[in-house]
Amino acid sequence: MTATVPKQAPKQPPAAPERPGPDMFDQDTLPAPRGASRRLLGSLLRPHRRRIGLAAALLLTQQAAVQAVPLIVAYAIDSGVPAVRDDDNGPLIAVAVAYLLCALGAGLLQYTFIRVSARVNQSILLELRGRIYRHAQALSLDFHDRYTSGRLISRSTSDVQSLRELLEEGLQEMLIILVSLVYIGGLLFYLDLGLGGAALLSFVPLCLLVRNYRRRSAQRFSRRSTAIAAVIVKFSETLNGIRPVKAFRRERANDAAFDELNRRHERVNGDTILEMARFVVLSRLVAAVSIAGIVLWGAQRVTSGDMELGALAAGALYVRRLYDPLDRFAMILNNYQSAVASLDKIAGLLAQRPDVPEPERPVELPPRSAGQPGREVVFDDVRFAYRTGGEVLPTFRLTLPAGQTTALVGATGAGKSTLAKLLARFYDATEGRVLLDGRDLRDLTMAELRRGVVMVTQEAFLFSGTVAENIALGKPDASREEIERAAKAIGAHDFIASLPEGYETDVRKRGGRISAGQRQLVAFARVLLADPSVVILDEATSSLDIPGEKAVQEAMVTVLRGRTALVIAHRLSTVEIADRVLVMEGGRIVEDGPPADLIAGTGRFSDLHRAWRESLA
Ligand SMILES: Nc1ncnc2c1ncn2[C@@H]1O[C@H](COP(=O)(O)OP(=O)(O)OP(=O)(O)O)[C@@H](O)[C@H]1O
Repeated sequence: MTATVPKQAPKQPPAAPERPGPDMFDQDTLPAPRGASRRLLGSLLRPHRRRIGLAAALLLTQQAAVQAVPLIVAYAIDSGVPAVRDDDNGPLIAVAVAYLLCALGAGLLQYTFIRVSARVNQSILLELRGRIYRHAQALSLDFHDRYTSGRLISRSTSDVQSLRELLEEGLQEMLIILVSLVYIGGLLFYLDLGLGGAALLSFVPLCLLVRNYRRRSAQRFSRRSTAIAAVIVKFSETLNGIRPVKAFRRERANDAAFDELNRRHERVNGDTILEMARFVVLSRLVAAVSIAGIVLWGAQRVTSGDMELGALAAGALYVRRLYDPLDRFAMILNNYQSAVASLDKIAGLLAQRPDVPEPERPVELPPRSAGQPGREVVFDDVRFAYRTGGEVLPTFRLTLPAGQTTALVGATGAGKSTLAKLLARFYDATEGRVLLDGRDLRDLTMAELRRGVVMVTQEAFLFSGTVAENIALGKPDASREEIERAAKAIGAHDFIASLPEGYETDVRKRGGRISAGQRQLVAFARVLLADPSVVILDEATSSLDIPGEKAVQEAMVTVLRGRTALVIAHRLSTVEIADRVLVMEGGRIVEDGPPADLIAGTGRFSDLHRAWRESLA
């Protein structure tokens, strides 16, 4: 028997784990390095450089055609009409043809621009959703313990949606406005220097207004995105826990909490709309005053012969066009602000690095000789504290010899699951090493580790798909024969065969059609097929060995045979089949030995065993 006595207190006690400060994961926006949002956007746009260049060229040409129209009108007034008086219709016909060409060209160019930019936008959104999903899966359990799944859903739905709105509507309009501003400004200067100067001057108060609006609305959009995330979090939490919600009649309390979150979102949303209304009214006022001033001043100059009438007409049309998009501009700025807030949140999420990273220089496990039962596991001076809690495992040493079945028992909160999760490398030890056949788990690739160690949790989660697919999870390339052989060995074949479509039956949401015991059997068949050298089993919480669970017990024996096994045992029958029992208390192993020895003794396990026996009587 390997010594598993808790290590003697070291001379220098290890530093106490840091006191957990306020958890950054309580915030909706996770910290990201400076410029992370910009780099994220750049990395999304870069692969589409050529298409974006083409879209920009199309837009520039299209706007040239659109903005040429007032010039054509000026030409018609100043040259076309006088020529008609002299019996020359040529210039006016040329005007009509040019007008038609401009209109047609602008339409065609706009259509092509929309097609090209839509393809770019779709690819960007596709890539972004994929990145969020892949990243969320890659992040370690420590992250998921703290950042709720509702927030992750919010990132990949409402935040991606606000980016979609910007890309599909806002950005296009914003570009059109910016390009048209440059064209119109240039044309106004070309028509008349004074007109151009006056129009430019009128933009000073507008720019100040825009700056002020951007500053004020940025905060509101961030708050709005946080508020909608809170609504989604509550929604998903309620639905994920719908059974306890019903069992404890939480519906009313949940309704009230949801109502409050929903109202908060409505209030924050209302604030952003009010801010926009304020901007629209003020900017229209500036625009109206500017247009009136410029037209009056221009009319005076036409009267005094300083300016042609056509130039004034074209100038007035251009100035109107200059201010026309102001209302839309507010909407676009809204889109923009909302998308920036969302992009910051997505960038914050993508900036998180997995706490359980892949090794830079991976090593391989030594080959397993035929018939070798499992692999040796060593917890080498391991110490562990959760990031958000105190120390759970004080420094300890433990060896699980290859092929041994070890039952882990102890009071709730003793640290049994934590020990198991360290072995499955869901977390890394704060100090020390966990070794598998002498190799540090941190030096194994995830693929190698999952081939070596498999953990079966209490939930025995089934994914949507068929029963066969669920069993094959342990070995994706398994043939139907292999799947059935595993199911037969586990004793699951009969119930699977009796399902409506046998192995092809869709288990639907969380295996709703399949009982808890049957789910366990499917999970065991999955492990048998995966054939790992080490199995960790978190037994379903049940202290009674009722006959209905006999099938599960037998299946368990099959799964554990020929492997190193660590079983968090809740059943007496499981402890009895173990080679060794470890009793845990406060993160330490306080008893260790073969079940018969411990039962015969006078320690904690013997008390526990007696209580078990009495409960079965
Ligand atoms: N993700 C976590 N973050 C912070 N603390 C945690 C986390 N998971 C568990 N703990 C704490 O670590 C301690 C040990 O928990 P653990 O789940 O390992 O106990 P256990 O012996 O498996 O209990 P049970 O039999 O009830 O499952 C407990 O005090 C628990 O509150």
